[in-house]
Amino acid sequence: MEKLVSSWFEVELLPEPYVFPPEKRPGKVSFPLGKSIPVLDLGSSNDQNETIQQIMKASEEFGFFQVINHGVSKDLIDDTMNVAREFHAMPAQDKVNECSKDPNGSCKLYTSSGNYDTEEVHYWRDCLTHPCYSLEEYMQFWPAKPTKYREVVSRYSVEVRKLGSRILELISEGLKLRTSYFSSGLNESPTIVINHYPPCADPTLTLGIPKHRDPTVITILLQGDVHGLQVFKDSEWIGVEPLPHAFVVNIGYVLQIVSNGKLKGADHRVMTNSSHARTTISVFVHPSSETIIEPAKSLLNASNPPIYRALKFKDFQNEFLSKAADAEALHQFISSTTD
Ligand SMILES: O=C(O)CCC(=O)C(=O)O
Ligand SMILES: [Fe+2]
Repeated sequence: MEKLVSSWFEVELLPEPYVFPPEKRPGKVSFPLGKSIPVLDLGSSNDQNETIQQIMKASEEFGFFQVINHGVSKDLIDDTMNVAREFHAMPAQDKVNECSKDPNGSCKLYTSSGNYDTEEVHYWRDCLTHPCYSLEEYMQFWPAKPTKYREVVSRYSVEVRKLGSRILELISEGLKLRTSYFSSGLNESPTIVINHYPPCADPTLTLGIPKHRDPTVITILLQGDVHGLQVFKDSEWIGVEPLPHAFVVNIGYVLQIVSNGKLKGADHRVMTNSSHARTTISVFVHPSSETIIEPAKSLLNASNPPIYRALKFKDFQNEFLSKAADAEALHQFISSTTD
């Protein structure tokens, strides 16, 4: 597993396969915060209707927002970030061993995009990912080192999943769907994604993750205290400011499809930096593989015909894995028309 960036990142020159083609290079390394993404207070004293309006506005304009006073304890957030950092700091062989417990491969450790042997350019990141629901089914395959990993990450998954359900209830009301619209198959298979981006000799030439949209209903990200995430809005990249203990929420392809395009998945990317390692923890709110993803029927009428076709989530996901870098091809695949 010497390919893991964390095993060799202290090189002085960026290896050639990590250098992006000029048009995809980030170039400047600043994080313009001019049009920062909305920060929403989910504290209980706030008016629920107003919160719904704020979420809808942020989701339509940016596809991204941050939430504070969200109910997940600061101690749990700190403990989870610490255990995630400790995992990526372990020797490579230990990491590989800890991710090899499931013969079906539900727990994965990979570097770059996961398609290392076939991709054109490598990304400056290592990634640990595994399902986080149900705990009974999957926790036995999670890393058992660091020793606190399972205890801390299981509590974190339960809390963040609750937060995700709450946000999705608010979004269902905002879309005028029944409140429980997302509470069965559509949020049944959440996955934890723990990315690690070591310091990088030349952040102008490479990326932790290039421009993409998530294959999720929503993504709930803990980005810690190091800059790196950027959102593409009005033809420019804007930085998402790290706020202590806040979660960054973004709309994924599945919600774009369910809302028939009213809410759009937002394009984003991850920059590296030369001085600080960056570890982030996402919960990908995913449908189960057999769930049908399609525009909600109650939203459709003669003036709002379906612009996306119905698909099993697993078929969408397979296409996403092979076409994530080709947004136009993926768009064709999910569209209701084939022109
Ligand atoms: O690490 C981040 O800030 C974002 C990660 C991300 O976009 C992803 O895992 O899809
Ligand atoms: Fe993403």
